[in-house]
Amino acid sequence: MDCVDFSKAENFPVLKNDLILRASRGEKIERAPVWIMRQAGRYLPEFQELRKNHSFFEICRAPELACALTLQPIDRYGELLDASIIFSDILVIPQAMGLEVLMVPGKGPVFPNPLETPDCFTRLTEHVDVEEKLGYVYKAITLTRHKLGGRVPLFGFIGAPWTLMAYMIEGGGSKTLFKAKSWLWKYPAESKALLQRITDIAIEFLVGQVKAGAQMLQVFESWGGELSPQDFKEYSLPYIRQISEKVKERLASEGLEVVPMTIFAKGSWYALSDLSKSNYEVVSLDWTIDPAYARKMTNDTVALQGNMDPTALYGGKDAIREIATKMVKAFGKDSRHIANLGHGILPTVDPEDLKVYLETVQKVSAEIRK
Ligand SMILES: Cc1c2[nH]c(c1CCC(=O)O)Cc1[nH]c(c(CCC(=O)O)c1C)Cc1[nH]c(c(CCC(=O)O)c1C)Cc1[nH]c(c(C)c1CCC(=O)O)C2
Repeated sequence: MDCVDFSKAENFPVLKNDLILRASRGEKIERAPVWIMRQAGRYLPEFQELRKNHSFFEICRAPELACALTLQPIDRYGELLDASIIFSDILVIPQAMGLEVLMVPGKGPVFPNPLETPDCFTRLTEHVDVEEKLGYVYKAITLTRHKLGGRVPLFGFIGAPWTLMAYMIEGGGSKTLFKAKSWLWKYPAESKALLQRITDIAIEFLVGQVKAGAQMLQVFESWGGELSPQDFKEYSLPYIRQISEKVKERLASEGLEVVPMTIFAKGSWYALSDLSKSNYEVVSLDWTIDPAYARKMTNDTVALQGNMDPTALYGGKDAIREIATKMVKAFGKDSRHIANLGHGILPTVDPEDLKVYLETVQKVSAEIRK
């Protein structure tokens, strides 16, 4: 009998469903692949069950638990999902840099001691050993690749530098981001120094995730839409570009597979053209963007991901079918389309309603390609 060591990133099971990889690369697809941001999350009773006994970051740091949660939606929905995403969080990078982050139920992430002024840089670790600090994510990825049995590809991910900087200064969620944004006006040079520090770690971390077994990568710029187009060009885009360019260079030079990358800059509709020229194969859209507009602005050079309004999953099964059908048709049959929601699934959605969405997308996107 073969003895595969599940702790090693080798002898992974053969991939049986490569639809999302083909869509990302602009190859022919028989239907749109579909997955859901936050698919391993609180809307699933099996998630709530496991979460009862463990804190959020305890799960992130325990590869067996992170793997179990990653597999929950894949086990539940079977062939209705075309990708998995490792259970973790974008805030593990600020933690690796030396900041404490708590996940408070009902409130979300909280930094007890956020950065107040650039003087606080003394509290950040000077040289972060990414392997030592975040090796638990690598272990979770490797284990999950084995346990997936090749059913679907596995995404690794990070938060983009501006979004992480904003959390590190705001200390949690915020309506206006006035603390983080005031840094851009008061301390532009120090802001860029911080963004660069995060970028360097992000590059290292993404390369490590691929080494561990990640087959696609997504970069979440969740607070992109809080920046003006001008400020986005100055404080977000250059770092997003460095990440894709350097990750791909590093992967190629280390003889690793140069995996497809997705950028999701929520709210940054004005940046679609720039994002399509940033060395990402996939540009992810929130629900406020019309697919035809996105196709035009990206000049048909990238695959588009998205973008049903997550709250449409509260509309009842008939409405879900109708809205999902319209969305799939709006992306069109010839375009490279990866179906998803326009942001993460909300915690109180009925898992059976999500099933209707997944079924509709698969059915309609196959029909229009016949
Ligand atoms: C901004 C952001 C965060 N984390 C993430 C983002 C970017 C995406 C986005 O814009 O939503 C990304 C993320 N967070 C999580 C994943 C895991 C994989 C997956 O998508 O299934 C991913 C990819 C798990 C999670 N991350 C979190 C949960 C819920 C935590 C819990 O169980 O209490 C999960 C499953 C918590 C989290 N983590 C974060 C917030 C703001 C919150 C609380 C908000 C909320 O309650 O939804 C930071």
